[in-house]
Amino acid sequence: MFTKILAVQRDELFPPANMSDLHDLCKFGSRPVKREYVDQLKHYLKAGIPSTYTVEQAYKYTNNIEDDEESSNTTPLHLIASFMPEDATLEELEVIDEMVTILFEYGAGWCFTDINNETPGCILIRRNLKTTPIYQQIVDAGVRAELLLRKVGEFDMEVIEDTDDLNHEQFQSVKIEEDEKKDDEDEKKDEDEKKDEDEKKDEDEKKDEDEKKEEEDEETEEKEQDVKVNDPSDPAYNQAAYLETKLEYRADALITKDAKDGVMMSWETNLMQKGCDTLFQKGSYIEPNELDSEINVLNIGFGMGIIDSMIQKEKPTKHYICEAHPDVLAKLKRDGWYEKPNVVILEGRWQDKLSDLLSSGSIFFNGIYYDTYSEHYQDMLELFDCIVGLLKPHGVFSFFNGLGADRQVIYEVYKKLVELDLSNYGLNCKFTEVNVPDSQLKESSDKSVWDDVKRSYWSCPIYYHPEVKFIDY
Ligand SMILES: C[S@@+](CC[C@H](N)C(=O)[O-])C[C@H]1O[C@@H](n2cnc3c(N)ncnc32)[C@H](O)[C@@H]1O
Repeated sequence: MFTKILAVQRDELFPPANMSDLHDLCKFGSRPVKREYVDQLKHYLKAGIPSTYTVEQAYKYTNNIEDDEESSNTTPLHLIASFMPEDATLEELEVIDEMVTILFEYGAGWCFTDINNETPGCILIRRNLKTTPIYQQIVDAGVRAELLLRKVGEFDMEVIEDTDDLNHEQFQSVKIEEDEKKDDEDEKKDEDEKKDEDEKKDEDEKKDEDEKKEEEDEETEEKEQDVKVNDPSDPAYNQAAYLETKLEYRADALITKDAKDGVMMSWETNLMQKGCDTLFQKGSYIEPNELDSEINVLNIGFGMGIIDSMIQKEKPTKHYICEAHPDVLAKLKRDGWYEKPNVVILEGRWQDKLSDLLSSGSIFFNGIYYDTYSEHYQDMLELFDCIVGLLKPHGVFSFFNGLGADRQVIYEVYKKLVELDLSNYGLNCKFTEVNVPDSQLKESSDKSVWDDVKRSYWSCPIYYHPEVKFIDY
């Protein structure tokens, strides 16, 4: 008797889950947003509704559209970001924050994009809700995901999609049992029987579906392979391809001749000045020449020579330039850099050249600057091995911080990630914020520096200028 009463009460509280109820919940239809929202969310997720279940999947199901094509991805997190009330009270924010925590625990993705090409973080930025703890959670989830992906890559693990093989009927018919499950044996028995029946019925259908899916998977695999074959030939992402690509110097940019991708652009001049000031520790309470008689600087990536010209003005004892591209090296020759008495040019990729410097053990730097093209975060991680070996104890390392800068939320994820990775090398990274003018943003409504460039690599209103030193300094 007692068990039955409990069951009735629970059913009223938690009616059988319909998968799109999860979406309704994340739209905060009733205010205030109270703890019941958390309980309801847990209930849906425990019932097996995937945390990444999209509005589009629900729509297709309701309208009997049998197309497995991934279209737009409006996940529950997108809904929370879109519908979170702007005037949420502290208590409500706490509840929403907990909902986001739970969604992440259940595998929600931080960087899926919706039909407007927005991630949940992008939506919060657009709605001026970046200062909420929810945004911070998304950034933290991004950092964790990146670290995890790195491990997945290292160990060749397989990632399984939790929205594969969705069975909507199952969610509509199953009565979900919560923590008091053990008290409900009678109900469970019925339910199990029904489930068995359903499963039996579904088995035949599933068999057909599986065969169909196998065929489709084969097709997708072929397509994916095509992408993999095409992608690596893009000079923007592949060093070997980049180094064989012809470059073109324009008055205000260095671009790839065919694709018109920007390799370096003069709008970065003030950022280069920041970099140069950092290398010479301008404004620092320790003037470098108080510590040593030789001031040596290394710049990796010449490009338009903007930072190198600035470095020259500071008259370092030795100014090393490492450059890999033949067209850029030709420019260095034309412009007389080889004749400058304090300049040493390392022709080739830093990956090949810095190890020679390291093993020579004869030069250490006060400042190292890194700004290359067509390299990945993984390359930077490898560079850190050289940095710790080549930097004087009181030396400083800086780099053009364009990590993830074509999307603001990703830029912030990388800001955290790089800090974390550098700390593993005993290096401390301090960022200063620099405002980036509107004309330098790709979304700028007026004239933008990207107007004549095919692919932009910048869309963030703030540049985080990095200054990296050994932790003790
Ligand atoms: C963005 S530009 C550098 C711009 C430079 N900071 C300036 O102030 O003009 C990048 C440069 O890095 C060079 N580069 C790319 N990969 C390299 C590598 N692995 N080693 C050395 N140089 C590289 C490119 O050829 C290009 O000249």
